[in-house]
Amino acid sequence: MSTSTTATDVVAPEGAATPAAALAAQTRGLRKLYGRTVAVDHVDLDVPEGAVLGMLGPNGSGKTTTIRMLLGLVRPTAGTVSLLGHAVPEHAGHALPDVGALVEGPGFHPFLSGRENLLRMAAAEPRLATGDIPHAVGEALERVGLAAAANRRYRGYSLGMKQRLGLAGALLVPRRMVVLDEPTNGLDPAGTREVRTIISELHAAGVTVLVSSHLLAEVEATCTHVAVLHAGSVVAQGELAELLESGSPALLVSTTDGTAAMEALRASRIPSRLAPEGVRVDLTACTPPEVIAALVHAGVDVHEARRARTGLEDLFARLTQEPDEEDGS
Ligand SMILES: Nc1ncnc2c1ncn2[C@@H]1O[C@H](COP(=O)(O)OP(=O)(O)OP(=O)(O)O)[C@@H](O)[C@H]1O
Repeated sequence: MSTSTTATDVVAPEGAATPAAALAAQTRGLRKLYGRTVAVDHVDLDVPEGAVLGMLGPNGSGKTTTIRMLLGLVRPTAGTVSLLGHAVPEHAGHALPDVGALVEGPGFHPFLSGRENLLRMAAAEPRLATGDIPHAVGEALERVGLAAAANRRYRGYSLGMKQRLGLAGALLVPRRMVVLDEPTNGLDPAGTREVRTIISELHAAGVTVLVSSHLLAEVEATCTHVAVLHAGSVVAQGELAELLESGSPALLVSTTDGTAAMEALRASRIPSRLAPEGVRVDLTACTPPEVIAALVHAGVDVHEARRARTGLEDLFARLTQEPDEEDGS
């Protein structure tokens, strides 16, 4: 894959490091225009060291463009990028050998086998001694489940196999950071599970992972941090657990009689609705003790009351809703 290797030839002067010590990557005021299309606008992205950050966003929200600017593959119209402490694209050559990347269109040769393609890519890795190349390539092919198809021509690979080969390229040498643009695109459920395992292994080894995805469940299961993009801008970012708690607060109450509970709450002007997991009470304008007092006062048995966690799907829908979609709920 050309992403992390081709730009490593750039000769950068010393002193390119930025002070963002605890961040593996950072963008400030990042903007990209394609003609009149604003692909990315004022993106301030923080990727903490050691995090698995999921970049979520609808189609065309700017995920790929942001990733490409982060890797120095696309020059920003405005703004700055710092990757592993080095300004990109100016000093990309200092950072990129430590960054494995899987991005769209990795540029493999169609008439070479998967293994031959990877051998060529490995030859361009500055951190890989020539004698270690065959072993590193074999290991990477094994890791992504492509060993059996390694000697077949790339031209005959399925989309999923092409993705796996791209991933193998990102994992050729130990990295400080791995950037994966839609890594499960085209993969079957087994392949998706394998990518999830690889991400977990990278995380356990202390590697920072930036992964873009459409799959909310995937992000919820694998990521420690999330950045949500909408129409070219970051609309929310931070630790996944914190973001999920930032949704509209609600209390889930289990009772033996949901209807009686709803009536009691309605009489106290406390908004609530029946949900599969119990009575879901809106805490925007009242407190849990008030809710429980209203129920007990009306003679409703309360078996359990706990804070509801907003799912990533709810959060994502709320953050990426168009203004004219907000009414009528
Ligand atoms: N090379 C290009 N030339 C012109 N417009 C582009 C180019 N690359 C991206 N765009 C536009 O920029 C916007 C953001 O695209 P981008 O591919 O970054 O979004 P994305 O979030 O990765 O989308 P997807 O999830 O569909 O891959 C879109 O409107 C897209 O059409």
